[in-house]
Amino acid sequence: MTTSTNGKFDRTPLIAGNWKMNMDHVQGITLLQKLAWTLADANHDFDRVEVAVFPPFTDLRGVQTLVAGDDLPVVYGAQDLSPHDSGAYTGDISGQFLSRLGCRYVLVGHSERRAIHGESDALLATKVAAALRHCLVPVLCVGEALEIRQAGSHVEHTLEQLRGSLAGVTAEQAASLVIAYEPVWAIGTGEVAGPADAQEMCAAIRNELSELYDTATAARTRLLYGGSVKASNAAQILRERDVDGVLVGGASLDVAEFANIVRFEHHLVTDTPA
Ligand SMILES: O=C[C@H](O)COP(=O)(O)O
Repeated sequence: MTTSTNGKFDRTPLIAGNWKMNMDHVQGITLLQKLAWTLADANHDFDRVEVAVFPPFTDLRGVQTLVAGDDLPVVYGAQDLSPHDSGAYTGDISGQFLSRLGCRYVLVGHSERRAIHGESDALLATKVAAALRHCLVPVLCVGEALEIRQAGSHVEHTLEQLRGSLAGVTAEQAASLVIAYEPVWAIGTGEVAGPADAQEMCAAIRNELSELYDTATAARTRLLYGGSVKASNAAQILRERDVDGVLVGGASLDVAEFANIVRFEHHLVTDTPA
């Protein structure tokens, strides 16, 4: 994967589609095929802007077969993993299995896992470790609920989640991670944090990584924003200096919409007069 040279990013932008619990294995294949065709028709340069999808577990074998069979440049990941590698953990999925299915990424600590399944930072640290053990890149999700934002403690809260979930992670591992800032109040609500909000938190996360590790590590870690991202707002968010990509939920289920988010560079408006 080469680095984008558009003068704005020194980290390859990542546009990630989290399908959540949508798309069965047949629908998922159709969606992915259409996305690949749409982006191929648009001559999308996948080395310049990386595209990843996160289907439900039951779709992953079909996705693997399609991607390998048609040599698609799209990468994929799972939405969760077990902290354990094997054993009596009914219903859980091992990182080892995900690796065998060709997953590059795995979401860890999505706010829906934190809220609905009560996942703690301590548990998430063990999931991050499990992902790394199996050569999966964790996409670690952090972000605050509305009441925390209203109380003005969103940065402190989010950095605390970050520190807790990164326990035991080395500098080299941290540099390879993806961290997604997703304010809970902006997820699936149509409320989108402004570009300045996304930049504020991504800058704070990068600064925290510098403190926890070092500046060189922090400069390599990719930071995403997620929460009601659409084609109409993606380009403005992605202009921000510390925002290296977006994690898209609802809009990733619409091929044309998601393809337009992937092609955000074509929608960038420059402030510099010609
Ligand atoms: O993982 C994706 C996020 O939860 C954002 O979802 P959304 O784009 O539907 O708001």
